[in-house]
Amino acid sequence: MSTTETWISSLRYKGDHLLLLDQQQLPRHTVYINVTTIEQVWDCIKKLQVRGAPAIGIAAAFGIVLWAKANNSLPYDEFKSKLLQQKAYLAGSRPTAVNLFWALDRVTGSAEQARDTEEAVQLIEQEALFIQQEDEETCRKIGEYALTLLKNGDCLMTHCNAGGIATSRYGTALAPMYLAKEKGWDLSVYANETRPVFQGARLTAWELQQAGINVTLITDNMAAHTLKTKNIAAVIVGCDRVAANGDTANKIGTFGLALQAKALGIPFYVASPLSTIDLNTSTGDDIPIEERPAEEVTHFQGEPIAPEGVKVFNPAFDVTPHEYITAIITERGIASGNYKKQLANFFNS
Ligand SMILES: CSC[C@H]1O[C@H](OP(=O)(O)O)[C@H](O)[C@@H]1O
Repeated sequence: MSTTETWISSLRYKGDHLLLLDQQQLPRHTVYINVTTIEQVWDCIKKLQVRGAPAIGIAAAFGIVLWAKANNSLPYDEFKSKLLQQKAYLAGSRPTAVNLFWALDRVTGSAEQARDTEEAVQLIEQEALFIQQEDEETCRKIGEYALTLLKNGDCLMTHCNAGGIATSRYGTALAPMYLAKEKGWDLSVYANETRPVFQGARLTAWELQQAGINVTLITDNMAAHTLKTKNIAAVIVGCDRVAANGDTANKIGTFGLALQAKALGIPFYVASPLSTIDLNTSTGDDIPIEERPAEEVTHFQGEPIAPEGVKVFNPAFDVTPHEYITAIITERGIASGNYKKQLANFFNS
């Protein structure tokens, strides 16, 4: 999306409230929820009304801002104690995307230098705004690095939604597609619908179509056949947590896609901001995988599509071992091969 075009932001901060894009109502309705409390932010994260690792972190950061402003008359010691309680509360909304914890650490940590409650509130608000602004530049840089791996005319595949509405703008996996459009390239994209919540069908296909980018929707079980027959240049996906060794948690179905790409000799790229890389998580085995309500699988638009009472396993993510990842594209550069060393170097550069 060029700077002259308007884009649909996932979160707009209005000082005393947030306007959060309700991603559960897309693509039929573009609705912004008027959010005034930290409890509402928790609820929106839990219900995937705001989703996508960076967007979750940004929403949580502003959830802390809303709480801090509403409690700006507390004595400072009480404010600091309750701030940590609110941090723990929001941290309980979803377990896998590390951006949630990274953003909460940043906004609460920013207040540690404050001398009183008023200054703490100002620092928290300033840090939340920094996080949102930085994320936009981060995503653009990821897009620029990703384009060094692609060429005009390439056909790509992506899974779930790692687009502009999953971040502050541009997205991660979709960033190269937006920047390619700006450059006048003709990239085409196969978007996997991504059951059970259909982020690919409802969000990625919608985002790319809105941007005038050549997108084709497929069901998840069509991916292997499409990879084999449609001259796919690369698969590029987002992520929710990259471990220190490069093992990557992303939307359920990503691991299978990586296996298929490996078997067919197609590059498999993960687009990851440093905010989604967690050097404190050693390997993919250490990443908590969220399990979500059975109704996401057994129902569609409120109607049952499975027998009542059937057992359901509904992991929201899976982990792709780093051996199946051709490269991890960050805002500091592209890592490939020795991920443990290269990812650590990005944090030191
Ligand atoms: C740019 S992060 C996008 C990442 O988050 C999604 O998960 P969810 O929709 O459950 O928040 C998915 O794993 C995407 O790749």
